[in-house]
Amino acid sequence: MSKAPPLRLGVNIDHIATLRNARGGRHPDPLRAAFAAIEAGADGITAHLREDRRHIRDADMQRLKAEISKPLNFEMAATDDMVRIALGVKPHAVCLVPERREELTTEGGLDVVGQHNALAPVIARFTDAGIRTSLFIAADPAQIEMAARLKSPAIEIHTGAWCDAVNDGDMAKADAEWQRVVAGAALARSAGLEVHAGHGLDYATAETIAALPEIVELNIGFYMIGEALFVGLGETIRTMRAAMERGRARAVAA
Ligand SMILES: CC(=O)[C@@H](O)[C@H](O)COP(=O)(O)O
Ligand SMILES: NCC(=O)COP(=O)(O)O
Repeated sequence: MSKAPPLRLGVNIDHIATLRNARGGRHPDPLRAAFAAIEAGADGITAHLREDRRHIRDADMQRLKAEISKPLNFEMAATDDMVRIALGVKPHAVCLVPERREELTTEGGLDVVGQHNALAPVIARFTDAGIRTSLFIAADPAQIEMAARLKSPAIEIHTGAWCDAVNDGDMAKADAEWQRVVAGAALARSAGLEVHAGHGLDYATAETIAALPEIVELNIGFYMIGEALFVGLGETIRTMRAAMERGRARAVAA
């Protein structure tokens, strides 16, 4: 038995941009939120440039890359246009996600099994450019095994179904989804993938998942931006980090 590796917190600032865009001006500025998040202890900044530009915009990505002192994780659909933009921005990492214009948020994981022929050259292009790819997938063994075969350096397990079940109080479903996350994290790590997780996490679910030693990064946004309205972004991030540290203290690496 040994100590679990450190757990990074990537703060997703998309919904600062949602608020900014509501009035069409510059306030609140996602870059200012990124600075505040880093000041409060974020290990990186995550932002999702959607095809419909509903929140983060191209100029936000350029400014984030130019100005922040921590790694930028660029979430995107694997389209030709978006690959071109990301290669121009040169973030530390990209996370390839599925996208549908009509969805309220990212509803499911990327179908890596169905799209492996299209994804392979995209991952290779980012690897050649020195950009780490992560695939945002459900904790499904077939998807995880394909991510490893595609030589993606990392995956991000979509925790939305688990978090939704917890929030709905459907404990049978929550337990089943949690077991999938636990098994998926172990399988991914044993297949050589770096394992991240995110979507819908709050203080309680982040504390729970932090106990999985295979997971080295959590990306969290919506809940924290909502909490920040009441207690401020710095206080929210410090509370989240404390929750993650409590959970991590229970983790024991094999
Ligand atoms: C892929 C993902 O989980 C994040 O991008 C997060 O969902 C925030 O963006 P949306 O709310 O627009 O999906
Ligand atoms: N990839 C997940 C992410 O970046 C944040 O998701 P959420 O906390 O905004 O649901």
